[in-house]
Amino acid sequence: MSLLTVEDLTMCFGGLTALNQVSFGVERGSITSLIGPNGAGKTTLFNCVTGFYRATAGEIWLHRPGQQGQDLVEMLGQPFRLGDWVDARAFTRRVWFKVFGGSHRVARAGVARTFQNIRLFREMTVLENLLVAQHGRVNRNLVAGIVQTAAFRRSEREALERALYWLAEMGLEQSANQLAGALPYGYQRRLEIARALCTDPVLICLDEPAAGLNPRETAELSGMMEGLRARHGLTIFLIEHDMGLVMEISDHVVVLDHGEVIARGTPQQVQKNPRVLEAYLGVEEAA
Ligand SMILES: Nc1ncnc2c1ncn2[C@@H]1O[C@H](COP(=O)(O)OP(=O)(O)OP(=O)(O)O)[C@@H](O)[C@H]1O
Repeated sequence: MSLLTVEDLTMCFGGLTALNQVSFGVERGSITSLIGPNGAGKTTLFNCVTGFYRATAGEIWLHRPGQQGQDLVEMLGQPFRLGDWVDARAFTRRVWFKVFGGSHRVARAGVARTFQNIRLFREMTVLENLLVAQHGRVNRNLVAGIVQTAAFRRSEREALERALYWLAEMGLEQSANQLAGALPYGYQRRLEIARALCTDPVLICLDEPAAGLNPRETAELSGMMEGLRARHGLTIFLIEHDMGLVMEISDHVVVLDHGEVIARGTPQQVQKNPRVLEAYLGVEEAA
């Protein structure tokens, strides 16, 4: 079963249908790329998967190994449905997610992301950026914090160790005490990935991670993504315009155009697909 399953996902902004009944799966341990021309709906899809947007219709399921599938759309808190009034369990879940739901639940379920436009805490150090990202998982008990209980100190120490671990994995250990905003652009991109990794995800969604990188930095990024998959068993879902990178590292490619999936398959398959060529290159007008 796929780690992530998107079923008939539709997202409307007023009269504009940005996504129209989009369905596909992201296999566990794969690198899956989402491509398509500008305005195809890629970022909108990411925003739905990561809980930033509540989809108008459709389902998004996360199937963690050894666990029951989790409905990521439901976690955001949905309007009541007819069945809720006859099923006490469904009613309770609906109310619970309405009160306590939100994108933080999607992150806790194991979905992390980076952004097309880097969104770091620029005035914090690199290390502080990674500690803040773990706010949801460290011990936040006020009394434990004041008294400095052993459990509180252990939780703080683990957060620091985790931050230092991912800094080293992303090759940023030398920059730990620098201000995030002062880092070179390529390092800021890496820091965004390290910050996402600190939340201990099973699925990491990277929105144009190679944007603005030079060819050497892009090659390093490609090696890092391969390493994350091979050494940490992570599943990577990325939006990318750099077709060289997409074709090199992807196991599976999903192509969107005008909010619809027009092709899916291996890089070789989508490369030859006439609908993909048409979407990217256009067709000659009939005389
Ligand atoms: N918050 C929003 N409100 C209204 N319309 C939106 C919103 N977000 C996206 N759209 C519209 O949805 C469509 C898809 O946009 P989206 O940003 O998802 O495309 P994209 O494929 O990520 O494009 P790009 O490659 O340029 O980043 C566009 O027509 C866009 O204008």
